[in-house]
Amino acid sequence: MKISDIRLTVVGMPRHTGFVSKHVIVEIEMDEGLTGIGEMSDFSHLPHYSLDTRDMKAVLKSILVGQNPFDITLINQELLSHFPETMFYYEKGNFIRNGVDAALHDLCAKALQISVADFIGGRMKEKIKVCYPIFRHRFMEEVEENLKVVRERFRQGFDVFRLYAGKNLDADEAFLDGVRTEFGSKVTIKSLDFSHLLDWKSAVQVTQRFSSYDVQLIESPAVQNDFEGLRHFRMKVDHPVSEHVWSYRQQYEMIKHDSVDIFNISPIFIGGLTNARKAAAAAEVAGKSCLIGTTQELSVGTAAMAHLGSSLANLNHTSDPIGPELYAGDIVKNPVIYENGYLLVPGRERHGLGVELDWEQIEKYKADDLSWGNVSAHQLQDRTSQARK
Ligand SMILES: O=C(O)C(=O)C[C@@H](O)[C@H](O)C(=O)O
Ligand SMILES: [Mg+2]
Ligand SMILES: [Mg+2]
Repeated sequence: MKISDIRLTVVGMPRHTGFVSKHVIVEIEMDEGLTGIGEMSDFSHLPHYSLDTRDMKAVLKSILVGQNPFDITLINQELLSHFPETMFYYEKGNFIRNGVDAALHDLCAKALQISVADFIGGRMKEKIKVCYPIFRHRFMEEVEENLKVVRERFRQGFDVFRLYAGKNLDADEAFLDGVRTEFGSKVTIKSLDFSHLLDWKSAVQVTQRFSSYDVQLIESPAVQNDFEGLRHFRMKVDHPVSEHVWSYRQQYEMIKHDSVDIFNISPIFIGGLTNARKAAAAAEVAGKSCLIGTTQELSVGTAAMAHLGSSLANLNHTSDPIGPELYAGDIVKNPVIYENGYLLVPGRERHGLGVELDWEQIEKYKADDLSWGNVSAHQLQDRTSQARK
């Protein structure tokens, strides 16, 4: 039982907003004829540089070929020595390790003829509550467009939303006001996500300004790695505070400083399902909650997160993976399913991640490489195709 080959395919997938995210589909082949699939999702984030996928493939080949795919811990150790953790949220090495680790899980679970959730500890739940994201307002005109998004998605069964906030406060407030007036208690705002753009004191001021709106939690209300700042924020406001986990050291510091209430854990930002399970276990040991975050994956990455969420004991907040609803297309024959605001976990009877690549679709969205084209820092921060300054 040995890995015989690895293939990487780049796709550029437009969102309904027009913004294009680039992803790499990973296929790992085993000598017995099975193939595991994974996804290195959404490389289209700052820092604004791109990786050479031919080079990446050569390195991954040298690490993987000849290995037993069940040696997941060993392989992860080796991957880590080539693509090390840094203390940065969008570190691309984590994305690379995540795609490989997912493909190994898919491959091993397929070899055992079980689902990934069963491979990583079994199922606590068959569906995961998720929320729909409202991207950051820069202009007042965007408020009406975003209220329209809430209207349309509410009709589809989504009743929880989250708001990226902090750039145009008047617009943020007009949006919150519009949602409250039109939907009242039928719609919940899960979070204001400041995405590390504000220092903790400014985040306190903004949170206080919006205190009359019913928001469940506040995310990333300090600059990256300001563990004391997060704690100061947490002590000043009543809301629970969530922060993404992007390295073990960073999670350790957040536990040590008692900086947060909720760890936002997504395989992409911590380098795979294996690491995400460790981060969730660390949260559990520290008496903290979890939610599953997102970079906005396609169906392969989202299925991996559904299996992860299914297996966790301390997933007790609304989660974020909603990529397949945001993108104009997908790369599988059987996309993940959303029902009444829940992401359904692919069934036990489906082996591996439970999704199958659709090469017709992949051909349609295939890209030569991860190059950027003409995108601005604003577009990258705010996930919009809106080029206006
Ligand atoms: O909670 C977050 O933070 C995100 O969801 C980050 C987003 O920027 C996401 O990665 C996206 O691409 O929309
Ligand atoms: Mg966030
Ligand atoms: Mg993303």
